[in-house]
Amino acid sequence: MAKLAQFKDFGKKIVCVGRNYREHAAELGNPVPSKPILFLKPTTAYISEGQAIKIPKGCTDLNHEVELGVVIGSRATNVQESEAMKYVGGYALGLDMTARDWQAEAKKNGHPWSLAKGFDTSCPISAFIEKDKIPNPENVDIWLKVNGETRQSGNTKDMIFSVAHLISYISQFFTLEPGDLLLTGTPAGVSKLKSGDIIQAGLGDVVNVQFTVQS
Ligand SMILES: O=C(O)/C=C/C(=O)CC(=O)C(=O)O
Ligand SMILES: [Mg+2]
Repeated sequence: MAKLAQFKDFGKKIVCVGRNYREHAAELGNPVPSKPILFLKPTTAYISEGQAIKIPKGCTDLNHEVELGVVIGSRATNVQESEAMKYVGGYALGLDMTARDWQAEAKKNGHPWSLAKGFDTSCPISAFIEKDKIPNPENVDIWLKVNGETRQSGNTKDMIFSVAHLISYISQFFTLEPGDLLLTGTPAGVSKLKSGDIIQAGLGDVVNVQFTVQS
């Protein structure tokens, strides 16, 4: 395993998991998946604290999705689930910002979600979290507030597919590399944002972040 220090500048490809919490699948009227649903965001989607989330031009329904992010520590190709946690370099809190109106249109037409999920500023991210700060990623409180009001409050124990299963599954199809970010899906409570909203989000008492929404 490479040294952890190199992952403090994570920022490589972003692999996202959809519908990984039953209640979130239900709130959008979707069936519970029998295998992970995956999509990608470009690296240009990343922003860190101090940078604003920009509502993309023409989007009328920008939603927040708070998610546990897993930072990949070493190259993973076709790894067994029993070995998968060795490939975790650390963690981060991530927001999978979603243009829900564009996603709905794409779903209706059978088109990809790339614009709805991959626009600039669609991946606000916390600082890197050392692996030992989250000894059990399957039991972490995850929350998000908008203007001080709680909108999402969940726990990663409710994920349908575990971190180990996700790494193993994804690595059967494409290689995960050091610095890649895996966003593991959002719990229920996604909602519409407007310009000027202030988002606060956190993983238990390990990390919290704040981002402002701008038009
Ligand atoms: O299928 C939908 O309508 C929406 C799914 C998502 O946006 C999936 C996620 O990104 C998620 O569950 O975190
Ligand atoms: Mg998501």
